[in-house]
Amino acid sequence: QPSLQQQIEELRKTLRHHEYLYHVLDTPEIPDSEYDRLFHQLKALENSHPEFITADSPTQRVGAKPLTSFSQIKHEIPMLSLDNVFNDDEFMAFVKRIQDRLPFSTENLTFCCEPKLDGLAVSILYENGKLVRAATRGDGQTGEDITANVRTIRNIPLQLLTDNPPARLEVRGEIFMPHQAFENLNEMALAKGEKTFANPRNAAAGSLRQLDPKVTRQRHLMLNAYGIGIAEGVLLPDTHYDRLQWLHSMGIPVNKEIELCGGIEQVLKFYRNIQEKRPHLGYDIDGTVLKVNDIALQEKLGFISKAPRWAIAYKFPAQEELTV
Ligand SMILES: Cc1ccc(Cn2cc(C(N)=O)ccc2=O)c(C)c1
Repeated sequence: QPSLQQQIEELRKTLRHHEYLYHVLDTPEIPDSEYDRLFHQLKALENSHPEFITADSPTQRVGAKPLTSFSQIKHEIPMLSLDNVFNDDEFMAFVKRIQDRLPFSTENLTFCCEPKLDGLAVSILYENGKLVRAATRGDGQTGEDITANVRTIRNIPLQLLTDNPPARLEVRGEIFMPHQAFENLNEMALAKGEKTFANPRNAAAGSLRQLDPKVTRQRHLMLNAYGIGIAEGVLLPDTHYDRLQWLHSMGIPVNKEIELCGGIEQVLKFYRNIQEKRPHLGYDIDGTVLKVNDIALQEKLGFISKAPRWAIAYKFPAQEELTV
């Protein structure tokens, strides 16, 4: 007969596993009702033995009480913005700037190509695999502490799914509100005579700036990771794509459209392919992000003043104003 603590730990492990299958891999193996039953079984055990409750338990996503204000966080590694291009010629000029600085021909230079989600950039810090702090990008140097709100986002694990987590790992990504959640939110707001949001990006920003995490929790936000900041006590893979796969294997959600493109032609093909998919992705994007995949080359190429020389945001032409 397993001890009470073993029952609790076993339930937590099971719930984390199913959260990962459902929210990160989109391949649930049990019905929602079964997940709900297990969740309430854990809740009951913890309520009758509060001394066993830990912050990383799946039941601890919503903080106790609302905050009165947000404190500031200084980013140990600045969160920089990207330079933009708006047409093939400008993109080719970006590639030329890279070619001029690399000895070999960049015909077969590999790029990691990603959709550029239109949400809010955030930094999420895990210490020994546990989510300890989350912050907005802010001005790139300093952001707001939104830890309590980020903990309510269902596809963000409170604990990394690995037996030997890094001492410290900072995950960087975009928090966004899918179209369906946005439409439901505005419909509810209209019905309650409350203000509606102009677009999903504003709705996501407004939902993260809530002082009460219970409000944030109802907003169905999601994270897609796009990079790593601080990494201590771990040897990271030496390409950007492999780093994203590594994050994904530990339960961090990564966008499924991300692809490796060998050479410029494939990159431009990716850009047009995402542009075609754009109307039915189910979330807002405003272009693509194209990064030199090899980390050593990224470091060799460095940054121009504030933006990296090794990455570019290739944006779409401004969408005709959405008619609501
Ligand atoms: C009542 C209820 C419980 C859970 C969920 C969503 N969900 C499902 C699973 C699952 N099936 O493995 C895992 C985590 C999770 O968050 C919904 C929508 C409704």
